Amino acid sequence: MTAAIRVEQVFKRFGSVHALNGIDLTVQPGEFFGLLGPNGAGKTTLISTLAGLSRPDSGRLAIMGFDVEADYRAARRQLGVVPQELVFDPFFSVRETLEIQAGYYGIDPSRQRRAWIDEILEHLDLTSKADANMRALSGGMKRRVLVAQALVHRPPVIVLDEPTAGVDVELRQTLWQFVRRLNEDGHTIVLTTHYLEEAESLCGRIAMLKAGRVVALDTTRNLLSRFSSHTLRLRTASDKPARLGMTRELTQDRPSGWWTFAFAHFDEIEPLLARIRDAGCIIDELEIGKPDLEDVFVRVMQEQNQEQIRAT
Ligand SMILES: Nc1ncnc2c1ncn2[C@@H]1O[C@H](COP(=O)(O)OP(=O)(O)OP(=O)(O)O)[C@@H](O)[C@H]1O
Repeated sequence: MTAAIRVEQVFKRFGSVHALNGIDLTVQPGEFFGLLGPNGAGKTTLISTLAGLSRPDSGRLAIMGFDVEADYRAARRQLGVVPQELVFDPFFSVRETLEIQAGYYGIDPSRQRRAWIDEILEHLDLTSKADANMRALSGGMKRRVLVAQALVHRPPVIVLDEPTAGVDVELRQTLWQFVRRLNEDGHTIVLTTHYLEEAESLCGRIAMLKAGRVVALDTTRNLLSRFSSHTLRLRTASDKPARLGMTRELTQDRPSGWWTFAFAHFDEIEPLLARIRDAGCIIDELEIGKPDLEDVFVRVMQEQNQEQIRAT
């Protein structure tokens, strides 16, 4: 099967900064793929090289089998990018902006094209703004237009670079509903975001980048079970758990009075609670937490920091 995105040994330096330091990545058609990493990890640089806006120093990139350099036009047609920065032409209306974008891709003005633009406008809740000038739109509305622009040529692969940065809750929900639908219709989606709960609920597979390298790559489910666990958190007024010698199981969150117990199976909870109860220790509050991607992210990044320290 032809990969939606194939990245092979891609290197890119800016002076002494290794923005991409040997990236290998394959995204299959139909995937909803997350690209995560701290600020400066190389996510936007990777997207720019995929879009042909920045040339790698070495390595190969292909979109739906088309080489980004050798077959630039064909590769670019396969890809819709929603950029991180709000770039727009202040002289045109929303509809004109989309018509012009369609023109860049050589799409004939036709009833079909107008129908698709109307559909995009509707799904992004932009219909009432179709004739408004771009200058007159709020930041969130402009971001919606950026999403619309990326979709105008019906690309099979859509890359969203932090599309929800500075966006209100309503647009986020509208946007994710629409992007989910595009994915269900067969579009490949690549998403970068700093909102890890969004990535967790949307992405089937995730790559984590740090300093231009892929430092974790797996299904979201595997990442969650490998690096994170369920937790039971409880708060007691006493320090009895420590005196009872349960500190191997329970870790104390000083000075809040909370204790945390990490477990893999729910049947591990009952015996622990029984021991606490038998010791006459009163639990004031109790909560159960699921494994979460933020936890995984922090762990992976900490491991990388430690490896870096060991290497120096
Ligand atoms: N045009 C450029 N000139 C010089 N350095 C650059 C340029 N573009 C990116 N860099 C550097 O390359 C590294 C990777 O930047 P990049 O923007 O790809 O990171 P990112 O993962 O997208 O970060 P963020 O989450 O902050 O958007 C950073 O150290 C950045 O300063």
